[in-house]
Amino acid sequence: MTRIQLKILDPRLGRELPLPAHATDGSAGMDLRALLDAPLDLAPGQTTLLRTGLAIYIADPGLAAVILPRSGLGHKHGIVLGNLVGLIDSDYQGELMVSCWNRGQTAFVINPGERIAQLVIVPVVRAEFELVSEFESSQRGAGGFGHTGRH
Ligand SMILES: O=c1ccn([C@H]2C[C@H](O)[C@@H](COP(=O)(O)OP(=O)(O)OP(=O)(O)O)O2)c(=O)[nH]1
Ligand SMILES: [Mg+2]
Repeated sequence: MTRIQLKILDPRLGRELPLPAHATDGSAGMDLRALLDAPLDLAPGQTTLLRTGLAIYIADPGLAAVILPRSGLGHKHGIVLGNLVGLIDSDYQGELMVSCWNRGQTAFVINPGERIAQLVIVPVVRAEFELVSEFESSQRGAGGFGHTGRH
């Protein structure tokens, strides 16, 4: 198991609210909670930046974290992320923040401590570009954006 440093910024975490963890042996994500002081009514079309009450320091440049929507909230209630996906750099040490967007047609109440998104740790390949004037030819070449047809 990879170990990543975590700092608690809100004393409710680790006491009345569990720290993020994999819910089952096979879960890729760890749910993040909205560390609100009171319920928040998110109107249709509205976006809000939510505190998670914690900071992580991944430290290893070969890793990153992504914040993804929870599928139930996204599909049933239209609660997704204002930035679609959040990318957490390995050198970021600030509080993890979740941009929460109500893309639905009805208001949604976010309660304090509610699980609003999930964090996934991913490997990162670091690269630098090598300038060339011609590529060795490939099967696809420059074809893209539907080039191979619909089916
Ligand atoms: O959903 C998110 C996305 C980002 N971050 C933090 C961690 C990340 O390492 C940092 C910068 O994110 P990003 O590079 O995506 O944002 P930017 O707009 O390019 O800001 P910067 O100029 O600080 O890189 O903000 C979050 O807490 N939540
Ligand atoms: Mg950036």
